[in-house]
Amino acid sequence: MFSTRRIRIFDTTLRDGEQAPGIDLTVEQKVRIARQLQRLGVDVIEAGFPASSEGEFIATKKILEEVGDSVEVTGLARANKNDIDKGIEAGLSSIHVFIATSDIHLKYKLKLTREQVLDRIYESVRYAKSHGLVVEYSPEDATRTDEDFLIQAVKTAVEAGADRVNIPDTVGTMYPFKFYDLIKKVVNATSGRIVSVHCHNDFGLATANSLAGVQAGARQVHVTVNGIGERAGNASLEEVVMALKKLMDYEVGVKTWLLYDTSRLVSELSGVPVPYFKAIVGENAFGHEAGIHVHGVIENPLTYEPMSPEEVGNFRRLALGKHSGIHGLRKILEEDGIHLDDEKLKAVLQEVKRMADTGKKITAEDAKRIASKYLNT
Ligand SMILES: CC(=O)SCCNC(=O)CCNC(=O)[C@H](O)C(C)(C)COP(=O)(O)OP(=O)(O)OC[C@H]1O[C@@H](n2cnc3c(N)ncnc32)[C@H](O)[C@@H]1OP(=O)(O)O
Ligand SMILES: CC(C)C(=O)C(=O)O
Repeated sequence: MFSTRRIRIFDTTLRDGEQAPGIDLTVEQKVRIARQLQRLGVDVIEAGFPASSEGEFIATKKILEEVGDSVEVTGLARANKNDIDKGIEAGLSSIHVFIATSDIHLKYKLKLTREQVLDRIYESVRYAKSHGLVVEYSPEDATRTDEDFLIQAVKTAVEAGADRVNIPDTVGTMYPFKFYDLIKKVVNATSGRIVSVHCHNDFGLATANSLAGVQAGARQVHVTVNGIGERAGNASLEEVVMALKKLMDYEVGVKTWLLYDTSRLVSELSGVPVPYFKAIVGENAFGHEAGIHVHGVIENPLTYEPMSPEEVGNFRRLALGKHSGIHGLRKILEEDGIHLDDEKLKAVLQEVKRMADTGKKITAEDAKRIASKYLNT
């Protein structure tokens, strides 16, 4: 049994992440990422959508064979027998069944009435349960669904035996206070089932909304590595995990020191670069050039860092430029065995700043070259 402070991490990099245009992973690549996710310590790996292609079906099977003994592996299925059967055929003992509940999806996409959708929820969840599967049900577009109908939908899933109910903010239209209120209502309607949240980043709020969901009682969060996914992406695994742990004092099973390597593996295999300023895993997440900051960080890194780079497997990078100060310059040169008195350091610093003012990017090599002129003077 998990404690009430323990939040489950449901990784959907290999399903919602891979759905993004331009990302098509081979079976081998998906298996490599799944192995890394298992090492990382996520609670659930959504391996893919087995009914969607032969490759997805094989990948799901292989991922199960590789890591299924030590982590829950699930797959996505529409609310129909065929998709659920494909999951069963692939060997899954856990399935993620979804069907939309918002009027716009019912009218234009599914062409079903609300009654018909409730029937589909009940029948599909029941069918999956009758095959002994762990079932998570998602009312797609939940956050644009009439609230009373949403509650009816999740209650129907629970009645049919769903083990977990996931609330997707499918097009990212929530903000934290509103999502908090909604998740509270869902938690109260689901008779103690695990409530999960799945947030998209269309307004840059996926992480914030996920945290609000947890604050309201959700005990599982759907995430993707580097936040890859449909449109502006999904809530990013590294942000959600570190915020839960460092800001909200929740427990997560993730080995945070593997976050950076996981991020780089997914970036390499998906072909999607990690933004320079990306929280936690970006190249600049622990970068400092400003003299006042570098001075603080040299004395005690917590002056300008909210966590240590080692905790997430990232690196501290001290840079030189027109904002540099003497303390940082001294540190960078001394790491290369160059020791200068304060006067000479000031002279080197002036040259560094003059160069940087011309727009040049200053490297440690530039500083060493300038410093060498003052070494024996
Ligand atoms: C929010 C999300 O991320 S949902 C997941 C979205 N992911 C994907 O679509 C990726 C994988 N998808 C695929 O490979 C294909 O779309 C398939 C195999 C699922 C279906 O392909 P096709 O049969 O060619 O249909 P197409 O994708 O054009 O349309 C979807 C069909 O599924 C139906 N459908 C959509 N969602 C659901 C659902 N949750 N439950 C039941 N039926 C659904 C639609 O009404 C439509 O049915 P229709 O063909 O009778 O009109
Ligand atoms: C299938 C569901 C959970 C989904 O991906 C979404 O609504 O974004």
